[in-house]
Amino acid sequence: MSRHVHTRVKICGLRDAQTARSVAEAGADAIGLVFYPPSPRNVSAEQAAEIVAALPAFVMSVGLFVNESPLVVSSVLAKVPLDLLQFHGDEDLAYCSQFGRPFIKAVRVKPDLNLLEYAQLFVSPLCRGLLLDAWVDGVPGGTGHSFDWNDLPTEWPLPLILSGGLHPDNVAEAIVQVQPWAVDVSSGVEVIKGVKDLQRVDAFIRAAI
Ligand SMILES: O=C(O)c1ccccc1NCC(=O)[C@H](O)[C@H](O)COP(=O)(O)O
Repeated sequence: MSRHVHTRVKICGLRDAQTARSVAEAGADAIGLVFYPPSPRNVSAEQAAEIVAALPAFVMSVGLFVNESPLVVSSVLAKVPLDLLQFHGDEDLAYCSQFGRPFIKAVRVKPDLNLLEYAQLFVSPLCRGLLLDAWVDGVPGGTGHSFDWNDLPTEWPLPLILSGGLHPDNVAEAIVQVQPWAVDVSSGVEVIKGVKDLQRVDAFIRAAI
């Protein structure tokens, strides 16, 4: 996609409705809800439904899953009106498309992986973006680790979402260098894992726009 004037911001891993509303008021375009039990940011469908109900119009709710059973994903979808799904594991296009919902696909950047070939595999009507994250052995995401932004392709077949170790002091530089459609952050706006710091959220969004 060509250069755009406003880089969208997703704040990932929210766990309560009040924080979600504050994050929306700070200017976030999307919030992420983690349905991955080993994560300190994991939420139940009941918690997620409360959070989504607190969001104002035009702030998207994104539900994140990692190699989850389709039955579990469907059961969350029946209880929570999510706008977008995020698949953060080894899911293929057929898996991601089976729910008939728009989704983004995450990929963790490794030196031996051809990112453009990977992106091409997901070009399809329901896939709305490719999220790049850092590779950390044994932890699928939300690690606070970044990866080398040098030598990334400059043209992508899908809207590009940059994540991995972003924080208020590096996000502006990341945007200039990578020119993503959107940025996504979790650890970089937290005080401790799973607890967002609203001052850092505010600083991140101001630096990103
Ligand atoms: O946030 C988590 O705990 C998580 C766990 C398992 C898979 C993905 C997870 N988060 C996905 C995100 O979209 C994060 O924002 C992304 O990984 C960047 O995280 P961070 O480096 O902490 O900003």
